[in-house]
Formats: sequence, C-alpha cells, structure tokens
Amino acid sequence: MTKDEKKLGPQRSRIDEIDRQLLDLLSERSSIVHEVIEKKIRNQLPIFAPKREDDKTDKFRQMAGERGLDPDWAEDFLRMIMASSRASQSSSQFPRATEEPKHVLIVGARGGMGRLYTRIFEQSGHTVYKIDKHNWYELEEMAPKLDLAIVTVPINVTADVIRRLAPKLNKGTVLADFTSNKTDPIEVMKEAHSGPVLGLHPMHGPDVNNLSKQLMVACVGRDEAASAWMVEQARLWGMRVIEADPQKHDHVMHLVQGLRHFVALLHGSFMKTYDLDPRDILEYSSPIYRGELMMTGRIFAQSAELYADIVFANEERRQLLLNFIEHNDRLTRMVKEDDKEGFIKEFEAVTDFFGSFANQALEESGYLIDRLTDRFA
Ligand SMILES: O=C(O)C(=O)C[C@]1(C(=O)O)C=C[C@@H](O)C=C1
Repeated sequence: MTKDEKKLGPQRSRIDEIDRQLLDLLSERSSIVHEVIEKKIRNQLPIFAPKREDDKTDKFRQMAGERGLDPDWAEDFLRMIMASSRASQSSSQFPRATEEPKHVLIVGARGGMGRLYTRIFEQSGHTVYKIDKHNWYELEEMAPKLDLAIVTVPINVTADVIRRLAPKLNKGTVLADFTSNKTDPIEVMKEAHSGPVLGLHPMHGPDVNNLSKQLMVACVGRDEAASAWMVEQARLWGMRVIEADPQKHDHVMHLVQGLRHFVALLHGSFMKTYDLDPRDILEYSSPIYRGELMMTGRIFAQSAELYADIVFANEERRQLLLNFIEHNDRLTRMVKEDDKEGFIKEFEAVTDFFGSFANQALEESGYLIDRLTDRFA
C-alpha cells in the first residue's frame, strides 16, 4: 500500500465492515431460503415464483431510487440473489407434483439429458428406471410398472426406439419424448402406442446447473389429463412451460436451431479460410463483436454429430437451408454490382419487418455487452 493509499484507511475499514455485514445478511437470507424450500416440498409449490420476483423487483427498484442508488444496478443485484436462492433450492430435493411417487422410465439414460433428468426425477421422489442400448433386455420386467416413459436418444434414432419401446408398454403408460422436433416423433408415438402421448422439448443443454427459468415446450399428442402431472412437475422444478402446437413449434425451430446453427458453421468455416487466428480477432474486437464471436464459438466446443443431427433433422429443415442459400445468391448481386442503394432498401425493409423488436434487441444486447465487458474485457 502506498503512503497516499494509507490515507484511505478509515474509509476502507468501514467499507470492509459493510461488506462483511452484507455477507452476514445474505447468509441469514440463505438460511430462510432453506425453510422456504422445505415448505415448498411439503405444499407442492414451484421453486420459481415469477409474480413474487416481479413484485419484489419493482419494489426494490423503487426503494433503491429513494436511497439515491441506481435502480438498474439494484435490479441486477436482487436478481443475482434470487437466482442463487433458486439454485440452492434446486440443490438436493424438489417438490413433487403427485401425492404418490410415479414410476418413470428414461430411455437413453446414459446420455447427457438422460442423466440430468434421472437425477431430477429422483430428487423429486419418483422411482426412476434406466434403459439404454446396453440393458434393453431389462425392459420386459420394468414395463408393467411404468406411469411414464421418456425417450431421450439422438434425433436420428428416435423413431426406431419409439417403435421398439411402445409395444412393451401398458395402455395407461404416458409415452413421451425429448426430441428437438415435435411433429414427426408425436406422429410415430401415436401410431405405435394407443395410450397417452406427450411430446416434450426441454430447451436447454445437459450442462445447466438447475432447471429454474429454463423453457420446456409441451405438445399433447393424446389424452391431456393423463400427462398433466408431468407438465405440473416441470413447473414445480421452476421451468417455464409453453404448451404448443407441434407444427408451430417445428416451424419456429427450423429457424432457431436449423438456420442459426448452419449460419454459425458458415461463419466459422469462412473464418477458417480467412487465415487469421481467433485470438487475433478477439484482440481487435469491440465488445459487441466479441459477443457475436462467443455465440458462434460456443457451438464448436460441442459435439459435431449433435449439431449435424439438429441441422439436418428432416427434409423440411434442409429445404429451408436451401432457400436460405438461394436467398444469399440474390443478395450476392448487390455486392457484385456495388449496389449501396439496394443494400439500404433491403436493410430498411428488414427494419420494418423487425418493428419494435429491433429496439428491444438493441437494449437487451446492450445489457449483455455491458456485463460481458465488465467480466471479461
Ligand atoms: O418467495 C419464494 O417463493 C422464494 O422461493 C424466495 C425467492 C427469493 O429468494 O426471494 C426465490 C425464488 C422465487 O422465485 C421467489 C423468491
């Protein structure tokens, strides 16, 4: 410490004392959160309570403003506290949606999603049976007991696995899948199984810490009442559940997953030909470009087969990609002919198409960039 810095001594001691008090208060808060989760388990209440969080956030912003503190900063601070509170509520036991435990089969139990959901069903007090290609022969014995069977296997073998599994199930067993497209698997499940059918798409990877605030898309294939407990269970885990039409879901997913990942490949593959080290690009990148590069880069830290399966999920998705490439050809003319006017016209047409979302995107991405700059720059 320099001599001049020593002059800050009294203030720094006081700041240390306040920070210690903050930690004491947070620790006290966290022990109350332990009581909350015990009550939630007893009373079957969801981990994520969005209305309570919104009300608290509004009030906290207002109180921060009254104390001369920045409400945006205060909101971030409270949200971090509540996220950690939900994470700690998700660490050992979950509320269960049913009085009695259900008997749940996970087909593909050794995969990432299979392992994650095995743990979560078990932590909710359900009885879980695990099948993958190594112990398929055990299915005969498990099948009569099952309330729910979830198929979570690579997309290209989903239909085969469903067709092999379904004849073994009781008529009352709910047959469900976790595939990232919904129309085809639901059709196959309805054909192969005469009982209740539920298409699910958990919109997260296997590496999440907990499920709170994660999105679960649910498409009822047959007999909504029979699978209502599963949908409720996802809510109790803290998930946001969207009950969707399978065609609508797939139409959106072609863009969100198919096109998005294909464009990432296009971007990465072109960068490779450009012969520049990613580290050099990063060094010269503004925070926003860094953010974009992260979104592209993260994909290449994951499994190529998984992405190939998603991008080439079906004929319709491949057709969309071909339309996209054709569309690019049309825009190529603009570049060849140095058509700046054309660029501006097209740009403005897209601005019109995005409407108010463009401003929302500007605001939200600005927030993200600020956080990123703060943490990594
Ligand atoms: O009030 C609750 O239900 C809580 O679990 C507590 C708490 C919080 O930490 O403030 C955490 C999670 C909920 O989404 C809402 C609030």
